[in-house]
Amino acid sequence: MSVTKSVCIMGVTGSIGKSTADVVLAHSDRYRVDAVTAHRNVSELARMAIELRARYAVIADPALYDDLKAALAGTGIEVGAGETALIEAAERPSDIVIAGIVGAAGLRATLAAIRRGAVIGLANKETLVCAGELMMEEVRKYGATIIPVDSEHSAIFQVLDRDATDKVERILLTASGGPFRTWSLADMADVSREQALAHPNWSMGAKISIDSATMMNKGLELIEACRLFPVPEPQVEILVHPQSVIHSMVEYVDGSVLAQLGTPDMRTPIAYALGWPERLELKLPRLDFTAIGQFSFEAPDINRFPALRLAREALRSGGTLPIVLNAANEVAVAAFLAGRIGFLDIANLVEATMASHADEKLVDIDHVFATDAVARCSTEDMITQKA
Ligand SMILES: NC(=O)C1=CN([C@@H]2O[C@H](COP(=O)(O)OP(=O)(O)OC[C@H]3O[C@@H](n4cnc5c(N)ncnc54)[C@H](OP(=O)(O)O)[C@@H]3O)[C@@H](O)[C@H]2O)C=CC1
Ligand SMILES: CC(=O)[C@@H](O)[C@H](O)COP(=O)(O)O
Ligand SMILES: [Mn+2]
Repeated sequence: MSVTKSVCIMGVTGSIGKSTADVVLAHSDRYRVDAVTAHRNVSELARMAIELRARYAVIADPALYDDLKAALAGTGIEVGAGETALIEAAERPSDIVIAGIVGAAGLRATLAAIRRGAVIGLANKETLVCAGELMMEEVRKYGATIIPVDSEHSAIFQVLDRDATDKVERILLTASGGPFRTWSLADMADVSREQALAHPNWSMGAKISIDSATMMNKGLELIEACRLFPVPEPQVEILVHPQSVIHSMVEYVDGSVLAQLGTPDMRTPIAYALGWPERLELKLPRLDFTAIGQFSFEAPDINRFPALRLAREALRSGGTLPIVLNAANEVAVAAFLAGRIGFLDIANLVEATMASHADEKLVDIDHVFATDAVARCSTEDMITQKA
């Protein structure tokens, strides 16, 4: 007989949040929702809190407290607002926290969950890029558990022999190549917001869709993989696989390669994290290998996709550069989405911000936030000067 587990869904109004809600609702006999959070989307947060029968709903923007209170009046759902309430949501004793906030904004809440020794289904890769080493130290100290939700890292987690990580020769991190995989740099210069948002295989939030188009997503995932798994950076290779069916592979010293495959649907890795160490049944379309016909593979092109080179450089620096890379990228992606800069400016701004920053040894979490803030200002200044 299975026991009912309680879930906290951070970023419930987003793409990961909604996929998590789908899985939880499909298994309402096994899961009940404790807390749900969003940034500014009050109406959707209220609707989902009611549908999920959540006990606590938090809006991160404190100015929207009264709106959320009004939207949930008479439901009995407790309401909170602001960063303190976001942290409180993560600190409540739910059995699993799904970290589905986008960007470094999710760091404090994820840390709060780690510090109460929670099981965390982690989608919010930017937190690991910014503060992964410190987070993993806290995970060990407080006995927390991180189950990766990012599809590639879920795949690696599923096929990695944790008792024999010294027998791993390579991790093959697969990449779709994004909507501009075959485009020249000249053609990429003029792409529109809509073209860049149109991922060939996955339906995702705006920020990660742009990251996939620049391939910064794979750069962030390279850093994420090195934070999560005890495999050195040179042994993590990026492999372009345009079908997005093989979600990543692990090669061992005997030449065996283990892979995890599935349809490109985030409900599968989310269900894996929610159910771990068991597996949940999901009634999704199964892979039809004869319809797929062929798998193909290509080497990544770091000249057309410089974000891959920048992420490796940041990771190799061993200090604060990954924080700078991430902060600059967040600011540049927002500027591209707002029509303030062109597509190729994104990686150029990340490179220029990294060049303006003296890499330092990372001291503590406050150092992460301070570095993040300085890098954001530098990138924003560069954008303003360019305009
Ligand atoms: N989408 C996907 O398939 C995948 C996503 N990921 C990762 O998961 C994370 C979420 O991605 P995705 O779901 O696509 O993103 P979305 O943009 O779709 O959703 C983001 C969620 O975070 C909330 N949010 C945004 N900013 C803040 C903030 N400052 N404070 C608190 N909450 C905030 C949003 O609230 P509101 O709606 O109110 O703005 C929303 O609920 C990212 O780190 C991404 O890289 C990883 C693998 C796959
Ligand atoms: C679904 C998921 O995990 C995304 O991170 C996905 O990997 C994006 O696709 P790319 O391979 O194009 O970055
Ligand atoms: Mn991914």
